[in-house]
Amino acid sequence: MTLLKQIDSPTDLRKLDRNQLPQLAREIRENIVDVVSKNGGHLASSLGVVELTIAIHYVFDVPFDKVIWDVGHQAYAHKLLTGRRDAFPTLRTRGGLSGFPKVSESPYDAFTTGHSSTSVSAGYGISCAREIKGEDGKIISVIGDGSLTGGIAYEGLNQSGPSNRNHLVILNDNEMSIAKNVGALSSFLSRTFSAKYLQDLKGEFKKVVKALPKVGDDIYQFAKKTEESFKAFVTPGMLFEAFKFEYFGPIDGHNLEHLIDILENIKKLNKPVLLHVMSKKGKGYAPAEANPVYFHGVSAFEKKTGASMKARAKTPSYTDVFGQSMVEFAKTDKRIVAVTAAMPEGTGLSEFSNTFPDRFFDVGIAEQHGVTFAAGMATEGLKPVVAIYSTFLQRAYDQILHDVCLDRHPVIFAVDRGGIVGEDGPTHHGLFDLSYLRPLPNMVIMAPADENELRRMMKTALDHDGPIAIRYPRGAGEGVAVDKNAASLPVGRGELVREGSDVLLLSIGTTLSKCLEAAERLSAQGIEAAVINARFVKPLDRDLIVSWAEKTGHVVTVEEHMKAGGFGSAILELLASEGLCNISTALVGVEDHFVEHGSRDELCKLQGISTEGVIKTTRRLLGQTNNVTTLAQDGR
Ligand SMILES: Cc1ncc(C[n+]2csc(CCOP(=O)(O)OP(=O)(O)O)c2C)c(N)n1
Ligand SMILES: CC(=O)[C@@H](O)[C@H](O)COP(=O)(O)O
Ligand SMILES: [Mg+2]
Repeated sequence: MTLLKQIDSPTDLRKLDRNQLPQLAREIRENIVDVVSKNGGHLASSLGVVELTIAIHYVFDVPFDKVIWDVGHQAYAHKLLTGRRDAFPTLRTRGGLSGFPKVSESPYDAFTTGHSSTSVSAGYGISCAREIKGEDGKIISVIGDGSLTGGIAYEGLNQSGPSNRNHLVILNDNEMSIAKNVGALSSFLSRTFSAKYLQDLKGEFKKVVKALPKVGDDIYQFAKKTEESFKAFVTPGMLFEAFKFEYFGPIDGHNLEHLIDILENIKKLNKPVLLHVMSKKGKGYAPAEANPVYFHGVSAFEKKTGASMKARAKTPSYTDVFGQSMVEFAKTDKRIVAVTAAMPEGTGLSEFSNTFPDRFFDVGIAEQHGVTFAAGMATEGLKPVVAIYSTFLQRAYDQILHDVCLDRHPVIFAVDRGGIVGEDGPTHHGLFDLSYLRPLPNMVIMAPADENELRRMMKTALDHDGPIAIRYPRGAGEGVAVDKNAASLPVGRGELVREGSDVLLLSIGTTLSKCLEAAERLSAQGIEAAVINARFVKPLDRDLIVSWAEKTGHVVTVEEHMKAGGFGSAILELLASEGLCNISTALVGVEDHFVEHGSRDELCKLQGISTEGVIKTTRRLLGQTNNVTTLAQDGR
């Protein structure tokens, strides 16, 4: 029997001898590689914290003690050690384990995560609550060096440190975000403090002190004190000690003996402590160690070689078309600059960054800063293109409103992963963007029906003088050829794609193909549906939509988005403002609930955002079904 098989909870782990733990670490790694090679997932980050996870559960008593995994993409070993070993093969599949810590999944998950940099604030909140309730327990926030580029982490440190509460922050530093980590912090953390380097600096320092004018005892006292704490001044500890955390490290994140010893000592300290751990992303699996960027989040692969098992995509993704078009447009339009928040690969900007390094800005996990930074560049006549996933752009709402829209700065938002993203689940679906962007004055919102339209919308955005967003989904395009010379689109104009007299199907974005298929099948059932590709959520093509709504008398709106506040809501507002309340309407979209994880296709079908779902909703609207299911149940 393997060691992992004996562990149903951390209590079983604590029964093992220390010398058995390296074997356990090997088994955990094998298990993770095995499952992720089939299901896909966040491999490199999880492999990098196997020893740290064992040490935490060996020393602390979770769930009495609490551990909060920042982002949570590295929590696979934690899942294996906390009663989820047998369910682990279901990772990221529908109905199976989530790819992230999830409070509803396990009492060992103290806080649901997925978006980065929240662990310090949440941990501090828990430590305060414990104190108010008169309860003990160590609260542990585990945060990566990439996540430490997010401003909220400092807001948490700033409050937690001076409070002197029992809060342990473990900085897992692998010198990587998804890509290479960026900014002053990363170079500060990764400075190598060789003895010679310290000695040289110390020599320099002494020279400076000697050269200072002797104005009394004070300068001597000051200089002496400073020299004594010289090490603290030039090590990463300086930063955290300024936040009033006692700093330990850096220590080797793969040395179980050291990790356990230091955690046992830290356990006795009832105050804010920061432990700096150095680890290697992908540790123990050669392909992931060699290519941690690729193996950060990976689809199914061959275990032996690490080669991808994903069928080669027949068509480029929307992200590919965006990235390629950016490079092409930027060759002739010198105003274009690109901004990403730690996702150069994910947003398709890698080639742009290589071709135009001076016009490419990775701001780190700092969506708020990225948007305001872009607004600043726009004030000087540049055309910033801010490429951020829909779900992460939620972070920058006030910046979009206050710093971009208020003064109508021409910032282009490339809102990638709009819609259901699939296996990452509710923390990552981009289902709210239309609702949160729509109320903002001056904002134009587009969503392409296919990849050629994406290209045209990019041109439209570059020609437009004001804030403008293009929202497109994760994954492969429709297989439509991209015409590099295609013209831009008139702002606020949709297109009638199919005529029909019985009902109007109003589509936004990539649901168009589903609507067209539904229209064909409805026609075979004797229902003639007109289909409009709205293209713009804001401004809406009032004349086109109203005239066809009046002609047919029945409207079904279709979007891969929440119903609340989205495209369908915009159409209801339009019809109401035109006094057309006699037109019967139905909305296809997501009801008022979070969508769980699973494949994109199966989740879309479950939400009724499918050809079948459109047909059912249309038939019911027209009274052509005996089906008494409610709208919410429809298609699910
Ligand atoms: C707000 C937000 N922006 C972007 C991301 C995407 N993202 C997930 S993990 C990650 C890198 C995190 O780096 P680090 O914390 O160092 O963890 P590592 O993967 O190196 O273990 C990024 C950018 C996110 N989850 N949340
Ligand atoms: C953990 C995280 O937030 C990212 O790694 C995210 O999972 C990337 O998503 P994509 O796979 O869609 O790029
Ligand atoms: Mg990292």
